Amino acid sequence: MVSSPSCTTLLTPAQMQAADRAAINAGVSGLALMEAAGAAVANAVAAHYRRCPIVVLCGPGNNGGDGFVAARHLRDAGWPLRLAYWGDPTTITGDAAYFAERWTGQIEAATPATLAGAELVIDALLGAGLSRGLEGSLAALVQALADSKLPICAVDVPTGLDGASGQPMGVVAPAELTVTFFRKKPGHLLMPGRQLCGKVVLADIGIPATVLDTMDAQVSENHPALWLDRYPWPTLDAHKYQRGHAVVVGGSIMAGASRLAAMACARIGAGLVTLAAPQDVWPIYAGALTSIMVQPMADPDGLADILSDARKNAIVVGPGAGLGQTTRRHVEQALATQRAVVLDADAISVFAAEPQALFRLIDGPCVLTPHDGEFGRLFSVQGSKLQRASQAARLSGAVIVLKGADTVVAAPDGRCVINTNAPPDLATGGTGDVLAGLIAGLMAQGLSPYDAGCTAVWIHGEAARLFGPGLVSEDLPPAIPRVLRRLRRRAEARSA
Ligand SMILES: NC(=O)C1=CN([C@@H]2O[C@H](COP(=O)(O)OP(=O)(O)OC[C@H]3O[C@@H](n4cnc5c(N)ncnc54)[C@H](O)[C@@H]3O)[C@@H](O)[C@H]2O)[C@H](O)CC1
Ligand SMILES: [K+]
Repeated sequence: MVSSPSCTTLLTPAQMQAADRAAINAGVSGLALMEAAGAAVANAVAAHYRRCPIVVLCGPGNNGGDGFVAARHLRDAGWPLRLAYWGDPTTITGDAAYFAERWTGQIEAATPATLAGAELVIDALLGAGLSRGLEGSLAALVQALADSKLPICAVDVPTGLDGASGQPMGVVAPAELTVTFFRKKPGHLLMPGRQLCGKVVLADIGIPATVLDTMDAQVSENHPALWLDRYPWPTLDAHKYQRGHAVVVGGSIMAGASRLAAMACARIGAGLVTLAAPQDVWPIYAGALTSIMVQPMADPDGLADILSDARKNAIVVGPGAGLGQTTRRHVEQALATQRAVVLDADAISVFAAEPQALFRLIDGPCVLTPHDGEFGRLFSVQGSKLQRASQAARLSGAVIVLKGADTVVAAPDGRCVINTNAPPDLATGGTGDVLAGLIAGLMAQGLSPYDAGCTAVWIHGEAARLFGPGLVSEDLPPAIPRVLRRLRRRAEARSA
């Protein structure tokens, strides 16, 4: 089993098949891959469950082949095991046929009745070869499996789950454990796939990592290994002006949102943070902030005045901004500077009627941080969450941080990460404002928009994970130093 950071690359089922072919062309035998895959499933089952009556459900392709191998290993290890095949076993071909031949036990016909007496099920019906929604007797079998509530170990992916998108193609029986090979697929991480896969175990089956060199694999699971080398740790001779000066534009009514963003900018290490506050409410901001400078902003052009100092190199617009012309004007003024800009919340929604007008303004480093609703106001793109975020990045010219349990960060050049460390405790008001501040604080320190998006999303998730239940958004900025301490230890260990 492997889970090292170099394994963060994700492959679609089609890319996985290409990797498989490349490995075979490089001299690895297909039979050896299948033997390793099935053995890995058996090992994972033995590691996660106590010995119990088990049923292995095998399908007509190589996923079923893995099932035959796993069944042989578990039976040899003394598990009380039955094997059931969906389809006509005389038509099995290729490597799977070899392992079906080697299976000396009985082969039952897989029907809902097969599940009676089982305490654990291995789902080796369909994997990466899924080409259409489940129908007829196969759909009935998988429905019965789902209804049985038996613990399931899925081989590669739960049958019926699209490994590219994480979307079920018809019914899917949720697995408790999924054993996949070489590299995870996006569908293991994107919702609802992430929930349907349960715990995902990644197994090395002997495909050399060099096969990735010839592939255009641009999607990864977010992990410090992707960006830690570029993290802007302050150097011994640092002074505050070298660490960037972030400006957070405050709103008139919701004063909390921009304060959260400003505190996040400061905690992540921006040398200076200015909160540009509407003139009528600036004393409220000033009274609530200590390390953040509060500068009164006369509208409509006060922000431009504040930004006339060229050292102010990163700007956040949106948290608590409101949906009026002033917000739109602030976005225009921020983007006109060509400095690093993060647009969140109302700064996105205010362009709902005219998204192209926003895209025309984006010409410098820019990150948009929409949740699904805000995203839908700007973009009418289709496909998986990865595809939608990617297309939006290309259309807008900005890095897109499409938020949710499976936040996707997408760059206009096609690179993407899916983030997986964020706990559901983050589903509470204000956490998005903190994220916008973290991204801007990192861009103020010189990170590219894509690195800043990936880094901030991971740190945000990690801060919430370490804090635990009961989290409110104010808890996040003070939780950042603990995450940074751990990251710095990791960075020091890497460079030692
Ligand atoms: N490199 C690797 O990752 C390895 C993967 N292995 C395993 O192989 C499968 C993929 O095998 P493949 O034969 O391509 O696909 P499947 O077994 O998933 O199914 C193919 C089979 O099913 C038919 N089919 C497709 N969709 C449906 C449907 N909705 N209803 C009915 N039938 C359907 C299709 O026509 C084919 O006949 C991968 O997941 C791994 O488990 C190797 O063992 C090791 C190397
Ligand atoms: K499966």
